[in-house]
Amino acid sequence: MGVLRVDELRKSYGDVRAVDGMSFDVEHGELFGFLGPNGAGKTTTIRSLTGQIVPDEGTIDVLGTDPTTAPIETRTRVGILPEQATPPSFLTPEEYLEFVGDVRDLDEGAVADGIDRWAERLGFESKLETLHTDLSRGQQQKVMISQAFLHEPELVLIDEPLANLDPLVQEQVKQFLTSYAAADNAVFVSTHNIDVAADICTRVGIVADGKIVAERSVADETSDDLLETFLDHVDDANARDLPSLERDAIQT
Ligand SMILES: Nc1ncnc2c1ncn2[C@@H]1O[C@H](COP(=O)(O)OP(=O)(O)OP(=O)(O)O)[C@@H](O)[C@H]1O
Repeated sequence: MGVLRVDELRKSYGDVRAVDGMSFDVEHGELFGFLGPNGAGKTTTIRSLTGQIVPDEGTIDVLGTDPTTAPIETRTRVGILPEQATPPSFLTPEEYLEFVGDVRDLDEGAVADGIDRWAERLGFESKLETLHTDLSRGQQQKVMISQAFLHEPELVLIDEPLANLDPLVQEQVKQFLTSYAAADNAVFVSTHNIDVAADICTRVGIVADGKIVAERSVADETSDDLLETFLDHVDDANARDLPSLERDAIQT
């Protein structure tokens, strides 16, 4: 059985068709990249997968749950790192991760171990008792990554996983995501960044105008191959919205 299945999803905001016939599947062991420019419909799709938005049409299966009718069940099963999410300013990382463990009904000992493991893995041990309001954006991102994986979910949905992280931590997170997916889990990553997609994903769906317009298995593709495919399917105006690294590549 697939981990994630989306079929003919549609969602409009007034006259704007944000998602328009979106279909894809993700299986165990895959690190699936959802690659598209600004406004392509990525966030609207992710919000539908987590039950924050009710789509106008289409069906979604997330680990055998339907987020449209049973959003709490879906959110209990998956790990979620939403776009630009920050931990509550009035809590410390330790308090927040304990709270997340509580909400997810995890064993206290397992949560304490998980907090130590994650703080060590991402290097925020010395900040565990500092209020989030006094942490940098990158340190807050590390806490948000930790909360998404704390219950070791079979599927994790992540929006721009490497935002605000320094290059060393980016490498650690990339390696972790790769090995996590390879251990028969599934990771779904939404990103603008072609290099990130080419570097870590096993398969990439290119999103434009609210749907997947091309799919590539990344094993044999370089980021230049992926960029070429991307440009074949995304019009110039949209491609100009890419981060500077890819924009430079377009101009050469
Ligand atoms: N709440 C809203 N009300 C009206 N229009 C919206 C709303 N949310 C998104 N849209 C529009 O829907 C389209 C898809 O937006 P969405 O945020 O899903 O794209 P995205 O691929 O996540 O973009 P980005 O990479 O910039 O976050 C855009 O044209 C956007 O302006």
